[in-house]
Amino acid sequence: MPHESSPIGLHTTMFIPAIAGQGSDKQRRKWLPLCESYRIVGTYAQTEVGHGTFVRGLETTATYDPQTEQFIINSPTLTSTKWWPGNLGKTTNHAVVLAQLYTGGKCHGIHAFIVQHRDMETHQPLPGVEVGDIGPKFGYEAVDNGFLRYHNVRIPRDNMLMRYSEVTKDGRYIRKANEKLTYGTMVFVRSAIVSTAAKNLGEACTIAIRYSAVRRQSEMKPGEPEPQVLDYQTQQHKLFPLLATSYAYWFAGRSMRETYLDIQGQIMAGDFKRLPELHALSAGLKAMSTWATNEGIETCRLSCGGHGYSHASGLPKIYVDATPACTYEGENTVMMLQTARYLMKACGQAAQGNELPGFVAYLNQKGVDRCMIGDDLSLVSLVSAYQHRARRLIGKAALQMKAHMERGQPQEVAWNLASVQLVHCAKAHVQCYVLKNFVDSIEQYGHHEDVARVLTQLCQLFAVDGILNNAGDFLQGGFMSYDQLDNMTAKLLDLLAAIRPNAVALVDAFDFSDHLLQSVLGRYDGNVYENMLEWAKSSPLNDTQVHDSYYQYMQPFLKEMHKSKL
Ligand SMILES: CCCCCCCCCCCCC/C=C/C(=O)SCCNC(=O)CCNC(=O)[C@H](O)C(C)(C)COP(=O)(O)OP(=O)(O)OC[C@H]1O[C@@H](n2cnc3c(N)ncnc32)[C@H](O)[C@@H]1OP(=O)(O)O
Ligand SMILES: Cc1cc2nc3c(=O)[nH]c(=O)nc-3n(C[C@H](O)[C@H](O)[C@H](O)COP(=O)(O)OP(=O)(O)OC[C@H]3O[C@@H](n4cnc5c(N)ncnc54)[C@H](O)[C@@H]3O)c2cc1C
Repeated sequence: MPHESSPIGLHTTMFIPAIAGQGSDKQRRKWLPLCESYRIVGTYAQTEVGHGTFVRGLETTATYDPQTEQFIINSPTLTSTKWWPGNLGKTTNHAVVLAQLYTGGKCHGIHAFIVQHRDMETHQPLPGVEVGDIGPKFGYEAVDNGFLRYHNVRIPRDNMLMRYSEVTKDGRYIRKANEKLTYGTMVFVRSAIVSTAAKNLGEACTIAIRYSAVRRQSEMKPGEPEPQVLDYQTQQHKLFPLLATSYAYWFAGRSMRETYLDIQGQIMAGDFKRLPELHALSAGLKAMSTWATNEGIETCRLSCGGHGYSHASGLPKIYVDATPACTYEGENTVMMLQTARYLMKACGQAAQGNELPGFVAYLNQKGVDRCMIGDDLSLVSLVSAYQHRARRLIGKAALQMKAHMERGQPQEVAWNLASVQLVHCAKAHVQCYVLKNFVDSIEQYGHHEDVARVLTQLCQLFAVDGILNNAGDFLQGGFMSYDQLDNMTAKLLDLLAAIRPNAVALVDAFDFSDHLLQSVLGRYDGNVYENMLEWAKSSPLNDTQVHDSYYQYMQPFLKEMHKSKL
């Protein structure tokens, strides 16, 4: 399958899933064979110049004409120009287009339509279509993100994806299921992004930890050989929590996929009960995994010193390809607010004594009000502490909302006035989910006692690092004492030392090939310096000893400067 940041990545990551998930059985039979044989190549065109997050505000229209049994697709304003869809600029010839559906003069909201935008023979834009590339970006240069304007382009009625809603030949609109199922493709991709984020962070950790084992620098003990920089406690403190995080989200990505397939199977069978749970979980995990990866890759780069800044490290490319995931498929803050929206509902349900489904059931439990984490850092006590933190923050955010409304603020304004706390409680909830899932995964994958021991150390490090980075949350209400918090620091340093002997093996376990990593610093054989020089020499600038520019610019400039100084 083409990589998501490739010239036809959107075809497999969104165009096909959109048709598979939202097309009727008849439409799936017609379109999927064309997609899978690449007789058509498509993208997913939702975002516009003026709107990305606010999907209900999209301006592109699809107006049904019962006379011709066609939809007229139109971009009525400049801000309705489709902007950002991957591979739209120069590569694809079709798109799943999200547009406001109008029939009989009434707007029925956002729906999905298959629209062709380039001629299948000449690849020229079709009549009524303006299409092109949006220009250079921060990175992701293999992807021709594009713009597209429709000027009353007509498509057959059957090109509206009609699994969950329908327009009959005479123009009647029929809603068959939850209108949010139109957003289903985004849920699919968000669910998949969690594993992609874990992979990207794992790649960066592999490069940084392997290089830190090769790089020797400075003098730890006078007169002794320069130590591996991986033996510096500060280097371990930079990298090992990130290694633990990549494992944590690796396991979270697996359980997210299992949950997605389970609930999507129920949805395809007509049972939509768990759709809100799936949306909230995928939105929260997508945001937290990509935020962690975004920050983690930069830390890995910085931990490699000057060579980390060279493209020889492979780290700049991993970063620029991974960082947009904090924005696409739902800007992360907006996604956390969606998770918070679900948590506020769950909190209200729990307060009424209703049993909660799935992972949020911990809100039904009173839990412990004093931290039980002892010297053994038992995983149960760590999970219990994270559940306490999330439960408390969710409750406080709900009370904050309630207080604003009791002061007369409408719900929407109260929501905005509490939104910083809402994001915070959603982060605590997702971190609690990731930790609990990590613990469960050790049960599932830690068959060998040594594997279980090392995975437990990583899980403890992930949890303790999270406590120290959010110490205020755990100290609040006297849950954790100052002595207990001091002990967390001591435990963290012990875990760094314990993980050190296995650090390289733990990144080797990802089994990323040198070809995939494209990194001189992260080579499996560790022959960094020899290959650094070879890499540098291969730069086109070194094809000649004296570059043409010297004769064209430098030499005349120097002569002029020389003359002027005489
Ligand atoms: C084959 C394997 C591939 C794997 C590859 C992995 C890597 C992938 C790389 C892909 C390459 C990147 C390509 C990028 C593509 C894109 O970026 S596509 C465009 C993405 N855009 C967005 O995500 C837009 C974000 N905005 C929204 O999702 C929505 O507008 C919103 C913010 C969630 C809605 O906000 P708002 O308008 O305020 O609310 P409402 O519209 O009223 O909806 C709220 C209610 O609806 C529920 N809900 C919202 N979204 C969903 C959903 N997706 N599913 C289910 N339910 C949803 C929400 O819970 C609310 O419900 P109630 O509380 O019951 O009202
Ligand atoms: C590399 C890349 C590839 C992309 N590929 C595609 C693609 O293939 N197809 C496609 O359709 N789109 C694609 N997109 C577009 C992407 O989906 C949008 O950029 C994304 O949904 C964010 O929307 P926006 O750009 O309008 O940001 P905005 O929503 O304008 O965000 C700006 C700021 O406003 C804040 N904000 C917005 N709404 C709220 C709110 N309700 N509450 C609190 N804060 C809020 C955000 O948190 C953010 O800080 C791509 C984008 C990128 C960068």
